[in-house]
This record gives sequence, structure tokens and C-alpha cells, in this order.
Amino acid sequence: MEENPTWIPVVALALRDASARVLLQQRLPHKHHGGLWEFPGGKVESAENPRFALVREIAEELGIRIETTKLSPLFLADEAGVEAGPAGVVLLLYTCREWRGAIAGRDGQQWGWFTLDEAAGLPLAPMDGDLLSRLKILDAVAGQ
Ligand SMILES: Nc1nc2c([nH]c(=O)n2[C@@H]2O[C@H](COP(=O)(O)OP(=O)(O)OP(=O)(O)O)[C@@H](O)[C@H]2O)c(=O)[nH]1
Repeated sequence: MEENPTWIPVVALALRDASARVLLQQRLPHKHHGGLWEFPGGKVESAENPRFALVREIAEELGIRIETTKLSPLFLADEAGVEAGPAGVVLLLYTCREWRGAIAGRDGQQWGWFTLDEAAGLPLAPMDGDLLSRLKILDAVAGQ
């Protein structure tokens, strides 16, 4: 095993609508995990604040504005938990219920609102599946 491996921070958003559905998008076919569904987001750039990285990624991918102050951190997933691989991706999930603007798949990706049960029936990227399982537990505890 590498002695001091590096990591790749990735931020993701569980955007919830008034019915507590969650927004998921489908990864484009040519990408890693192409065709699988994920929480929108992306890589944090070097030394970038993760909340600001998420605001940037969400504007780029969905054309909407979210506020750093309206984000709540939830939990993380890492590759060791779900898939073997050297890349060291760590996915940090935030949630938010407010946004401004009309949602659009700016990269041409499919997206939709799903109940957590519907989301669990989709083919999900591995770490997103892990995060969704935790979100279901959190909602159950919160009585949603
Ligand atoms: N959402 C998600 N990303 C994952 C998983 N596993 C994994 O290696 N990744 C990697 O985490 C990164 C997510 O960042 P991204 O969404 O900006 O990546 P991307 O493919 O659009 O852009 P890229 O071309 O810069 O890699 C990608 O490199 C993706 O391949 C996973 O289970 N879920």
C-alpha cells in the first residue's frame, strides 16, 4: 500500500424539493460510471472552499444559484467503503432546500426529482448509492 496517498475531494448536493424528493442526474455516457445516476456536484479545485465549489458546480451543471449559507453538511463516502481503486475520491454530501432559477441539464444530462425509494431503484454510481442509503436512514430518524 502507498504510504502517504493523496485524495481527490468531490462535493455533491442532495437538493430537496417541497415534497422531500431529491434531485439526481445521469452521468454522461463517455464518463467514468457513464449512464449511472448521481447527486450533482464535482471536484473541488485546489484549495477551494467546498461550499463555494458546490455553488460553482451546481451553477455549471444545473443553471441554478444556491447559497453557501443555506447548505448543511450531511456525510461523506469514500472509495474504500464501496469500490476498490487508487484514485482516492472522497465525496462530501451537502443538502439544501432553496435555490434560485430554473433547473436545466446544462451539460445535456438527464435529471429528475425522485423519492428516496425511487432513487434507490436507479442504477447509481457506487458512492452515490452509499450516500443515498445514509440519507434514507437520516430521513427515517427525522420522521420524514
Ligand atoms: N459521483 C461519483 N463520482 C465518482 C464515484 N466514483 C468515482 O471514482 N467518482 C469520480 O469522482 C469524480 C467526480 O467529479 P466530477 O463529477 O466533476 O467528474 P467528471 O467526470 O464530471 O469530470 P472529470 O472529467 O474532471 O473527471 C470523477 O472523477 C468520478 O469519476 C462515485 O461513485 N460517484
